[in-house]
Amino acid sequence: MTDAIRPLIAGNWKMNGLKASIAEFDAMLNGAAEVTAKADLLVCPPATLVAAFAEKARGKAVALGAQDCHPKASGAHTGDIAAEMLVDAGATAIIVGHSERRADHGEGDLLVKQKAEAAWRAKVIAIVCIGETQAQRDAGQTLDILRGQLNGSLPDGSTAANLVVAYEPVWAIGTGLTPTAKDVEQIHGFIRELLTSRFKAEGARMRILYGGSVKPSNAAELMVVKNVNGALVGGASLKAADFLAIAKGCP
Ligand SMILES: O=C(CO)COP(=O)(O)O
Repeated sequence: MTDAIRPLIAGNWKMNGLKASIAEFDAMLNGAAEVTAKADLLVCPPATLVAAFAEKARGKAVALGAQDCHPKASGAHTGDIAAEMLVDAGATAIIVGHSERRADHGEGDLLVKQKAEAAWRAKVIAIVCIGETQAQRDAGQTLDILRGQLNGSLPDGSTAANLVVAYEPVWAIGTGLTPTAKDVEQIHGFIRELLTSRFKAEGARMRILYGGSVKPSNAAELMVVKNVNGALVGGASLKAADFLAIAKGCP
């Protein structure tokens, strides 16, 4: 963990959650005060729940985010949601370029970059996800893939205040597998070098989250790794106790 950077623990609920989930979210809100000394908390529920959760979270130590946005602000795009709409509903950050969107919807780096710019246009933070697949890892291409995704997905003008990078190895998502702390250190160090070389002092202060099977049982080990500035948590973010325990794992 880089000392000066305050960790962010972000929960990505993916396509999970109904109105009844507000009870679990309430439990998160109730426990949040205990962990705010350690980390900022962000929950990204499905778009249908952002407004209701944001209403509940008012004045509490949990911010709301969204999982995707359309690059445009409005128009004839049936089924899509603009960053401005998500912000209107209460989102303060938008995840873009998650590997599930890259895979399920064929999203490429250019579109991801446009979505990050859409988040900025709506005056919120873009959380840009990058990560290699198992096949790319096996072929020894991890660093090349990450370099390409970072170069292509991060807009010029990225700063520590408007952009967060999330490194999520695709093979670690939802599998229970995680890279070793040593591997995470090497990859986050590589990402940091690229960010610093392109964005100078801003790149040195940008948060780099680790994501992929983060659980209460491995959070403490992962969160102390150099250049790990928090986590993007999937499955474990659906349970208040687990999500808060992960935040407690921050040094
Ligand atoms: O994809 C992820 C978060 O965006 C990680 O998901 P899991 O924590 O369920 O592995």
